[in-house]
Amino acid sequence: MQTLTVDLGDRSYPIHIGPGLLGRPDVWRAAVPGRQVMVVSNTTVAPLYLETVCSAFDDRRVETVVLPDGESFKTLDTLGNVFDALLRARFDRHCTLLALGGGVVGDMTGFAAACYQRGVDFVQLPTTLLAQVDSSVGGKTGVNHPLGKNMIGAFHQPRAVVIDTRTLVTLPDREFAAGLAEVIKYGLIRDLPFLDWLEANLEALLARDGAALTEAIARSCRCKAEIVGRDERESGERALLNLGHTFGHAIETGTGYGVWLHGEAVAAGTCMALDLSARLGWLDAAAVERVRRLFSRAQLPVTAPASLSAEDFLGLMAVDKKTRDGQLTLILLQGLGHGVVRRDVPSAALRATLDAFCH
Ligand SMILES: NC(=O)c1ccc[n+]([C@@H]2O[C@H](COP(=O)([O-])OP(=O)(O)OC[C@H]3O[C@@H](n4cnc5c(N)ncnc54)[C@H](O)[C@@H]3O)[C@@H](O)[C@H]2O)c1
Ligand SMILES: O=C(O)C(=O)C[C@@H](O)[C@H](O)[C@H](O)COP(=O)(O)O
Ligand SMILES: [Zn+2]
Repeated sequence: MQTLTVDLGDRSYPIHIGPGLLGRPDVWRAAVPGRQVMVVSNTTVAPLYLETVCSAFDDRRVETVVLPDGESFKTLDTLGNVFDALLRARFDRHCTLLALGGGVVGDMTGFAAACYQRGVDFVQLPTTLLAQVDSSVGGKTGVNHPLGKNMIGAFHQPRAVVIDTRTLVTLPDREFAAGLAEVIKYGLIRDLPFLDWLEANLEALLARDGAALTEAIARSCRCKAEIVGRDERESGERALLNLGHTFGHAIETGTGYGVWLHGEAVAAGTCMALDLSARLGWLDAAAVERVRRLFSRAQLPVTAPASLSAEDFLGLMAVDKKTRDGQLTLILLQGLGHGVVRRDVPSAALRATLDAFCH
């Protein structure tokens, strides 16, 4: 087992990584101090892992709430189920919520914890690759709105993140590939040696080799923890973690939540961000091709959906939390491994990228 730390002063918390950790409450029990525990999961994950988690707390009062599965249920409406369960159980402000599932369950449970009685503790128990390398760390929580992705939410840090790498055994291939998009992101924005490592170890990762997986997860979490530790609320550097997301969120919203997986939209969106970086003279064609090849090998899309026009993209991209006074903020690369946050992208260059990707 490895343990990393997200360093946020008196709100610092551990990230435990290892096989079988869901069944090892001795490792993470300290993050659940009170007597009242609400485990939030969904209809797919609950039959697989809920019993293991509940039995770890047989000395507490454990209640459960099982949400419908899917990005299309990441809504305020679904969140109501969690509040209903908490109130029906008469849980007080010393309760702890456990988020057992992928990023959708994690983002919703964290937001419920941020809101319930103005804020209670929660612990992340991520069971997808994407949640283990990204969404469970850093305290961004929330739900979607029909007009924009993650538009309603709060920053609320978990008390701990418990990554049981063995849960990835049951994850479908398409979901596993989606997680790789966020792993590759860390190499692109900050860590060129990690990108080299990913190229060399992609086959082992796709075969879900335990050692390769643990290395990829730990390296991703370390990168995210360092960035969050320096810029918790995205006033600067943290925006780098949004590489490909302004384009990607437009794809998710524009095609209907759940049609494209988040990681798939991020992969295509990253290809668009790299194309734009190349148009600005910051990236050569070989570098763009190198990344496209890696995404393709990882079974990820490198083109935009045929259903969205350049005009559609411009309208959808305007609804982005990085936008200020109507000015888009985009994450681009000035060389592989060197992400930059730019508010001054010429609209002609953006238009040229959109025209190149849209039909
Ligand atoms: N908060 C953040 O910082 C952050 C970061 C990245 C992504 N996100 C959000 O995360 C969400 C995407 O997360 P995701 O990719 O985990 O999707 P997801 O939560 O929808 O999970 C993907 C699918 O896998 C299933 N599943 C989960 N664990 C499983 C397992 N071990 N075995 C079998 N099936 C399993 C789920 O039920 C679901 O059907 C998006 O809403 C995205 O916006 C948030
Ligand atoms: O943690 C962050 O910061 C990220 O941007 C991570 C992203 O992978 C994630 O998809 C996040 O939810 C996007 O944030 P948003 O603020 O654009 O909704
Ligand atoms: Zn993301």
